[in-house]
Amino acid sequence: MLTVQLECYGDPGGIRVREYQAALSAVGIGLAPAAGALRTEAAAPGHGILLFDEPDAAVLNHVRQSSGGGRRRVVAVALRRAPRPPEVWRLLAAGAADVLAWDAGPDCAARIHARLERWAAVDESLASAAVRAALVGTSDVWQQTLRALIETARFTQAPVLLLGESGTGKEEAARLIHTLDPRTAKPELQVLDCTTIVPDLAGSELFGHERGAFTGAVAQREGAFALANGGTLLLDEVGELPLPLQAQLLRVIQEGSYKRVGGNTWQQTRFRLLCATNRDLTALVRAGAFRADLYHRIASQVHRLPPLRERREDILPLAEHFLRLLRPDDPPPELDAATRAWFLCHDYPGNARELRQRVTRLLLRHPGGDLITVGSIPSEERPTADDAGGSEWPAANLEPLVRSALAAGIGLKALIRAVDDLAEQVAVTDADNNLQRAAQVLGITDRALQERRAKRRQEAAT
Ligand SMILES: Nc1ncnc2c1ncn2[C@@H]1O[C@H](COP(=O)(O)OP(=O)(O)OP(=O)(O)O)[C@@H](O)[C@H]1O
Repeated sequence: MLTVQLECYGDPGGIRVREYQAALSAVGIGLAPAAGALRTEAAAPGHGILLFDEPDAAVLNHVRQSSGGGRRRVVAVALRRAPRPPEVWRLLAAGAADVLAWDAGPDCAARIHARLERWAAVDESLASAAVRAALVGTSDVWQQTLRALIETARFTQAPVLLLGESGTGKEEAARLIHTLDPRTAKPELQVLDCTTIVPDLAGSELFGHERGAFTGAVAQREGAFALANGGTLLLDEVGELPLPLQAQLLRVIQEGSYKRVGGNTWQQTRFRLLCATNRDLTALVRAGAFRADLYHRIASQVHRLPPLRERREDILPLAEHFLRLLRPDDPPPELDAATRAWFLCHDYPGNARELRQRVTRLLLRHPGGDLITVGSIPSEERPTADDAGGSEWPAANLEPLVRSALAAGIGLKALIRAVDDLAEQVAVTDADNNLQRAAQVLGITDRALQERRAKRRQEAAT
């Protein structure tokens, strides 16, 4: 039984609500007590169903709050009539994960169930050790990226194109897709780095060769497509693939058939194709440097891995992850407050890889003990006194978040409140719930912090 929160918006009447509840429970959807009015605990874990009459501004606002910035999934179900396309787009933009019409057919409850069941499976993977250890990050944008990757890995076999700047985790994401792929007895992920393909040997490397196919071919050899049979092939840096080779790949990607170099018989292979690149492939297609037909074959599903500067909340969790990874035997040392601030005051054009290198350099200079202090920061990387003022950083750091919030229709008041709440939450969590320390970091008195928290509790209770 899947349990979700059912919220009604509008006035469907008690009898009808009971009717909906019965229909949902008949398909295996149990209902947790509704979250109640428009409050932020709607962002609590667990997904929700929102029944509404008309998709008016109040409903849109409710969807926005209820979806908690994408942390919670809400199926918006229209009771009176199927919403028109512009209304559907508005509901989606506000954060609804799906929009259905109750009266569109008798199967609406079953459709809701199918949707929820899939989300439950995605949630399960999201919380699994395999995912948490591979791709670290707690920001909303990263969690959404992970959910989409997991859904692709577990429920489809279509080719995947992974886009993102260097160091954003494309190869790691490809490994995760392979790990979560439900096929049993798969061979290891085959990775082919397209920047290192030597044109003369490319055919052999990809398709294999027959004995005697060319000088030096003393034995038959399997290529990457054969080795990936039953599993996954990653073409890394696919944007670097020379044009003649692109043409040769079309058939094997489309039909799974190919000939070894020097061979006459068609071989068959079945693999899932993953491609990764930090280039703008559509621009390459326009410039004639990448075949449009190949692009459409490899890009059935496109996932973009966001750069670290768009998910700055992930900087410290990632730094701590790399500390654990690089010091697997010992309990990893912690970072003192100034070193944490140093990690945060940087834009990371090299993304997670650059962050990992920073952590490595710190550890090299760390003399031992359970706390890493600023003395371990290499002198050429230390902020200057001017940087330390930090007058520039807030605007630069917040800009992408503010932009996406405004685009989602979140007004200034809600935005300020969200930042305010988040700052408090981060400070309290980072201080291990020590309110005195948290207040210090926030630059307010203990008493002010206590009063704020009491006020929030009171608001939540009303
Ligand atoms: N979210 C993450 N959590 C943990 N480690 C990560 C994460 N993202 C990247 N890494 C680590 O950062 C490094 C770079 O990642 P990866 O090689 O996957 O990036 P990439 O996008 O494929 O880079 P490139 O385009 O340069 O090949 C690796 O050590 C990887 O394990």
